Amino acid sequence: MREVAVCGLFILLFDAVLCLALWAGLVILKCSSCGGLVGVWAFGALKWAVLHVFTSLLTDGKPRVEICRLVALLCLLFPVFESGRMLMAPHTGPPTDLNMLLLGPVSSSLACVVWEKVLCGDGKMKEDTELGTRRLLMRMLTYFRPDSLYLFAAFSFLILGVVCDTFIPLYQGRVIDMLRGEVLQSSFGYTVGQLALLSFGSAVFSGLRGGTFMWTLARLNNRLKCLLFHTFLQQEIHFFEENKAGHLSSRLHSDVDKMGRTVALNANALVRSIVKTCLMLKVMLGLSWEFTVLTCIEMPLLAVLQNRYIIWYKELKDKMQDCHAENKELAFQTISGIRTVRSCNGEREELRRYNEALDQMYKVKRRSGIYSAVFLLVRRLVTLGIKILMLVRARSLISSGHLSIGSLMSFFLYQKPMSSNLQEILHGYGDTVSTVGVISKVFNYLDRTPQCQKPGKLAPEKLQGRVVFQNVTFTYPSAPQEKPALKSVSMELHPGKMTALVGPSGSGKTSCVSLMKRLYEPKHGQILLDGRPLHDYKHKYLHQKMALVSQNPVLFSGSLLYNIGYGLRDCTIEKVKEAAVRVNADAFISEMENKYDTDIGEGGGKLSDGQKQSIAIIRALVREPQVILLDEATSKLDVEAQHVVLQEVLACGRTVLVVAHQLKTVEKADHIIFIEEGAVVEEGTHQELMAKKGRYYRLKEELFS
Ligand SMILES: Nc1ncnc2c1ncn2[C@@H]1O[C@H](COP(=O)(O)OP(=O)(O)OP(=O)(O)O)[C@@H](O)[C@H]1O
Repeated sequence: MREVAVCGLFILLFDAVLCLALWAGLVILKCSSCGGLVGVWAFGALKWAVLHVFTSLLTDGKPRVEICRLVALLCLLFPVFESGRMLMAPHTGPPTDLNMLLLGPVSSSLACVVWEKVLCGDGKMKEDTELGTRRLLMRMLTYFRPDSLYLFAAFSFLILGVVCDTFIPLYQGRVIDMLRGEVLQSSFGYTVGQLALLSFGSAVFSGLRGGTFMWTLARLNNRLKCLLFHTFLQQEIHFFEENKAGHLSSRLHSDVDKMGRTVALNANALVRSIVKTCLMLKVMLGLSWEFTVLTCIEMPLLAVLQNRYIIWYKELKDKMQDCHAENKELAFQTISGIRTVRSCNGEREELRRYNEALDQMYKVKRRSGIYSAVFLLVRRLVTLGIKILMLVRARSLISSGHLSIGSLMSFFLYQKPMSSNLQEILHGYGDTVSTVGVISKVFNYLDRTPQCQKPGKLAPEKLQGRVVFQNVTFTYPSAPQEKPALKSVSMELHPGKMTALVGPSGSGKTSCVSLMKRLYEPKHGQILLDGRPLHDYKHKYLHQKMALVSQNPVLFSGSLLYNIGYGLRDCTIEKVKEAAVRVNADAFISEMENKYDTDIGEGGGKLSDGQKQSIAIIRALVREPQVILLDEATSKLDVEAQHVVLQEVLACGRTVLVVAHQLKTVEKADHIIFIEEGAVVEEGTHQELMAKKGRYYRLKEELFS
């Protein structure tokens, strides 16, 4: 900061020298004018070029943004001031006295200090944040590109509406003066007609503007949600382990809605308010420059207040979003796991946790309410003070005949919208900036590259179904790297044969199945299907040809038919019925009221666990897979049903992998692989392993005893 101050000081000195040179030149050459407005702007441009070179020399070509702002102010302030003055009083020449020339550097330095220290806070961090914010907002705007035409229409309606809006108070004032007999009465009808036309235009264009914006916003929301949902679906399983479903759902719905709404509505409000403010300023200056100045004093005061408030509000808003997502997640978790909650008598605990989360949210909201109340109070007091000053001044202006009642009325009609315009500009900006956190979270998800290998293009017509594990080592991404779930596992599943994976809990059986379904990628080694790595196969082909049925299959709300044919395009009711008959499930389905169209409730809640497993087996069979992975898939079926299912899956020369704790099922396998602590310890047929009297034998003995 010291560097900036020193550099700023040098620039100010240099600028003062340049101004003195100009002043001396004008005095020596006895010029009463420096070339009018053109001369002033030319001097400003020349000064900018010279100061730019000077600044570059001073900072080795890397000037800080604060310095650039100071230089811009130094060069622009005087020409802008002169232009304004010429517009107001075109017949007076530019001042050549020293005071006026020094006014520029002094006011620029003051403005810079106020801006950098009071409004912007300090430092590089702010600069980086500003840059990041700008980049995010620019990127957000690119998502509006497909709606450019609608946006153009919306902004056109907006500008037309604002123009009509702005002139209404002026005409109202004129009508009041006419009613008081201060202006010629003949044009009364004409003026009222103009007023009516402006009001009508304002109503029509405002309606069109609102509708078009809403429509565009709805389109943007749909596009963004679709894009984000697509990105979620592409992510690897670990992503869903790290990010809770409630959080992701909140991002997808509330956050996308919020970012679209904030950016679109604030852009709308910003443009509307800026256009309106400029037009109003012009009309107000025409009515009374003194009142306009008084109104303008209100602006910087409100700006400082608003800036402080935005900083606090942003902080609280982030906290509120987090609390909101947490509450949602908590409620979702409890409601979706209501059976466990009920059976473990966890209602009180869940209520306590939810209450605590709500309490947290309440505290944040209470703080936000207090800040908002204080801010509103101070703002109102500032506005009230200015209003009193204006009324005092109005009294003397009216009594001296410099102001008519109609003009005063018009002015008051402008004053309120003028302050609300400014508040809208500041609020719009602040609100957009405070939504940057939400926008950046959504963009982070959109930019996330899935950490899994892309599927290949292989989809052979004929698949044998030989699966080979070659020295597969695997660690779950969320587990410590020194604790692999599988350690150099090598095994083979043969077509037409049933292989059983046996081992104690946590030995790595499900991990093998998950790797075969490519839910995770091995850390070392590879898994081959008919001699080709799994990732060479097409995603759809692989999952159709290699079907998995797990112990607790996930079913969706909807009909039985929907669940069985889920993800398949060519699934006919005949095909489903045929598969159901083959696994003896048709009987219980036929007994249901709507048969295959029966709604099974959320997560299949209206079905028994055994029925859910039957549905999952039918779902696998209609895919006509060549490899079937049964991870405790028949554990809830009766013995006869288990037998039928095993017979059916073994038909057609399929490769079958069975993960089971029930050794009765395992005994029937052609090949048994015993896995312990992530490593294959022994393998063979049931007889071979029993004769060997190793781990498999001991496990069977333990179960028997
Ligand atoms: N998603 C996960 N993240 C981290 N670690 C996991 C995950 N799933 C399983 N594990 C760990 O990996 C190891 C092997 O688990 P796996 O589910 O493969 O065992 P399993 O033999 O199928 O057990 P079970 O017979 O009880 O189903 C265990 O130590 C387990 O704690």
